[in-house]
Amino acid sequence: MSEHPAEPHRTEHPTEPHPTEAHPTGSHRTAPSSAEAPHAGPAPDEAPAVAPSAAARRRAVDAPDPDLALVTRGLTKRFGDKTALDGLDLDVPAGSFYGVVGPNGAGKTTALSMATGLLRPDLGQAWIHGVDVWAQPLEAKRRVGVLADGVRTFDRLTGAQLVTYAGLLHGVDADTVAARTEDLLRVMDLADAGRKLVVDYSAGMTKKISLAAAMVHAPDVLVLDEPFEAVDPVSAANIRDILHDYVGRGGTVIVSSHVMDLVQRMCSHVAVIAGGTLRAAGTLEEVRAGRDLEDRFVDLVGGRHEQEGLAWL
Ligand SMILES: Nc1ncnc2c1ncn2[C@@H]1O[C@H](COP(=O)(O)OP(=O)(O)OP(=O)(O)O)[C@@H](O)[C@H]1O
Repeated sequence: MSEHPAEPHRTEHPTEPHPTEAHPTGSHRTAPSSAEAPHAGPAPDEAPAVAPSAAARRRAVDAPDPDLALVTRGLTKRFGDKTALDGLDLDVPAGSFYGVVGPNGAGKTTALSMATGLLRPDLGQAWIHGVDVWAQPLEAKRRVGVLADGVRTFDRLTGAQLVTYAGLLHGVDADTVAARTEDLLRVMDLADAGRKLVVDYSAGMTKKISLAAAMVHAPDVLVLDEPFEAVDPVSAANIRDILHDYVGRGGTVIVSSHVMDLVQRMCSHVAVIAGGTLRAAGTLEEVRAGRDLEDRFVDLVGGRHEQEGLAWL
């Protein structure tokens, strides 16, 4: 993980070389050159929202250790004047249960979307097990399952059809997809609902079927944006068990959540993002620094109001 896990891990500017830019341990492969990696930056017809400096271009040199489940370097995104994410450097070890926490609007969804090929970065790169997410999208997508937040799904399919579709799209053979779909519907308590259209699902059911669709191709890494939001406690506990088993077998789970207690109980590692920058990252113990995660979180991100509340209420 980060060399300074318990310390606020600031990125002064996305174009500045970062101390953690030093390669992760292990062997290194040479990344494709920018000519071979046309998707590493903005599409040719898009004006870059942030002009890449020479320093930023120099960052795209070496691919990281493929034993790391997810690596990001300098991931940056601007929406107009708003810098949603500013130079995110993250190393997620394989086999970790990695929580990404931060206040509303911190940049978590932006970060996870860019790291998984859903949102094109203005600057920076991401690798899933050493595969460049934007230069080798098919290979990267084979290795990752994504539960995105707020992305519409094909809700005119039944639950079973949606999971089947996701499996076939990932190239899994039809018999295997059928068996896995049945398993997934059962463990998500959606066996009966599997014949209903997803458009008629509750928010929690939609979350669960989307999670099933993210898992059906048995990826090496699961990136789950708010997977427990709107999910009932029994289903959430079942899902946590499934995810823990998956990690126990060598898979990697990356979850964003606002629920500190959940992250504290569930995760081996945690990253705190606020205002588009990484404030701390490392093992849970390193980031907590002997304190309750919620207290540490408030210290790192600030935002508690000392002034009087709503006296008129
Ligand atoms: N498509 C977009 N257009 C404009 N601004 C955006 C867009 N997506 C995100 N933003 C802005 O970027 C910032 C980061 O948003 P993001 O959704 O990544 O935060 P988050 O940490 O996931 O928040 P939450 O916990 O509330 O889901 C916010 O200020 C948000 O308003």
